[in-house]
Amino acid sequence: MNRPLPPFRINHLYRCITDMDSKITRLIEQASVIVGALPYLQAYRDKTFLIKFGGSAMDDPRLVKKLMRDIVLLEALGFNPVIVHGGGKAISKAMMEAGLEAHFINGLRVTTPEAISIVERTLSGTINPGLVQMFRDFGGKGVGIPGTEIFVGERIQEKDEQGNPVDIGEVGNVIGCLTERVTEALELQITPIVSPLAKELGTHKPLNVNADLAAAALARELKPVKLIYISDVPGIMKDPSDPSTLIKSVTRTEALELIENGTVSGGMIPKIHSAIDALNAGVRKVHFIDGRLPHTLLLEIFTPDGIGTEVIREQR
Ligand SMILES: Nc1ncnc2c1ncn2[C@@H]1O[C@H](COP(=O)(O)OP(=O)(O)O)[C@@H](O)[C@H]1O
Ligand SMILES: CC(=O)N[C@@H](CCC(=O)OP(=O)(O)O)C(=O)O
Repeated sequence: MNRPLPPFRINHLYRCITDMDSKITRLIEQASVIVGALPYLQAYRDKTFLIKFGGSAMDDPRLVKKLMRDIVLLEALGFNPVIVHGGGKAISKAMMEAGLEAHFINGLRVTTPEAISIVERTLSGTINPGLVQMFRDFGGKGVGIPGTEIFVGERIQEKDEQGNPVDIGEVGNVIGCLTERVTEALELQITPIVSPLAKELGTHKPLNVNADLAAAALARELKPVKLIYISDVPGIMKDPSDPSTLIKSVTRTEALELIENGTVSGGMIPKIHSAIDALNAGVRKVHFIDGRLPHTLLLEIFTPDGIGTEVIREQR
């Protein structure tokens, strides 16, 4: 006849079963998260996502690594991510170290002949190879492409607050895009990582291009399903100092009004202009999301409402 188990053995057995139960429950939860991704995988496999990764969101190396890992995941899932990166903060730091002061007009850096070599060195010598390395460390097939191999530029003349033209130096607008290197990489399931520099039409000299404008120029050609700007704010806010004033969705017209009425300033101005530019060229949706949030990109792509601000063409 079986003798009853002593109480301590029953407790132990019970604990083992509940531990196993909670482990299985956790695994089941993980499996349902993966299954939840199914509609997005079906919708977005083989689709291009243009990701503009701003220098403002590059402060924390751990977050940068996490973001690169998430983009490697997109690549592994069969999406076609393309990264255009910035590096404004790092450029300003390098200029300061060289004894040069940073000046911006309407969000664009005044770039003297002395400054352009610092811009090039920072973008092509430090930031671009750094991101490519991180990408590869996670098993991704990233390739660095200097913007000068893609973008053809023309010098821009900006206007000061009184409307007078001002020369901002070696700064360009993108007037042409040679996308072969990008499309060739995408065909091989390799993720292009592009720096924001252009080759000046005629002289072939490098021009400093605002990374938001470079991303929009590439978006005009590639027509991604989404153009996503990753920066250091939750999105466009009515009051930039108060995250609770985040605007979830704006149309092109409303976004322009935000510039005109002064709600938006500094680096957010070229971001909005370039978003509108991309929408005008046929990109369906542009998003502004917060790079300080872990898995920010996945939250945008794999959730029904997304995060941050979306800029859309027409009234909802
Ligand atoms: N209304 C606004 N909502 C959100 N951010 C704004 C707004 N107006 C100005 N900004 C500024 O725009 C900045 C983002 O632009 P920028 O510094 O150029 O970033 P990035 O390096 O990502 O391109 C934010 O850090 C914020 O200070
Ligand atoms: C002309 C111009 O302003 N070029 C930018 C290029 C880098 C950039 O745009 O970086 P973020 O995306 O981090 O702002 C600059 O020199 O800062």
